[in-house]
Amino acid sequence: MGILKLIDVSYSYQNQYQTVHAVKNVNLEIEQGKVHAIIGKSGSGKSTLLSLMAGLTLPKSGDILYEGESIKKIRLEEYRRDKASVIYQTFNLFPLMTVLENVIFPLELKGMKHSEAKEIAIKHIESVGLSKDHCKRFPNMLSGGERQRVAIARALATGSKLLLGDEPTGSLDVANGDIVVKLLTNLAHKDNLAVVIVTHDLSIAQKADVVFQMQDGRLSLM
Ligand SMILES: Nc1ncnc2c1ncn2[C@@H]1O[C@H](COP(=O)(O)OP(=O)(O)OP(=O)(O)O)[C@@H](O)[C@H]1O
Repeated sequence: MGILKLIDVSYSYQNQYQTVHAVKNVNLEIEQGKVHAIIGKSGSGKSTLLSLMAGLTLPKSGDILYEGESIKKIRLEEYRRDKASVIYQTFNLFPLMTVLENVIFPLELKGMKHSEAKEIAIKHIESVGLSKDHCKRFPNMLSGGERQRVAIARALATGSKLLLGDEPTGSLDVANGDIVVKLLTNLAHKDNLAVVIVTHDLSIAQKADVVFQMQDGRLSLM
């Protein structure tokens, strides 16, 4: 059974002038141990679909099951904090916190003691190939690839088994993009995480285990 299952999920944006049907009757199963790529043109609904998987928005119709349970029944803050982690093209690190503080922050938010949070944070920072020296730096003292690795370490430290990337290599050059994709692939294949990557980049899709295409809000398996 997949860790995440979308059943006939639809989402639309509404304003006073129009309704945009961004995601239309999507059925999808995400499995641990695999990298899933979702490709599609700009405006096809990829980011909206990722927001739904991340629990940032709820479907207008249909349902999303996490380990068999509707996410409507799990408290959304708990789902976002413990179950699904998102990494973004722009990294979304806290600029006034050091690398270590960035990774510790969500753990302390969960109520973890500082000493325990620090130990877990260092373990994950090292697991993404950064050193103790990086821990003391602020995000603006890192390369783009290093910043994305910090974002991944922060996501991993929360213990979530589902890692969702919204164009995670979009701001990186080819070499750093490759490092990030290899890291995400290792996390799926070696650590049994479920990885989903939304991307324009067809070369990422070639490296994924499962590839879906989004076209005008509809999803199909490639
Ligand atoms: N807040 C919003 N209000 C109204 N319409 C929106 C909103 N956000 C997105 N849309 C529309 O929903 C559709 C899907 O957008 P979405 O951002 O999910 O596409 P995307 O495939 O991720 O695009 P991109 O690759 O450019 O990020 C588009 O038609 C877009 O204009």
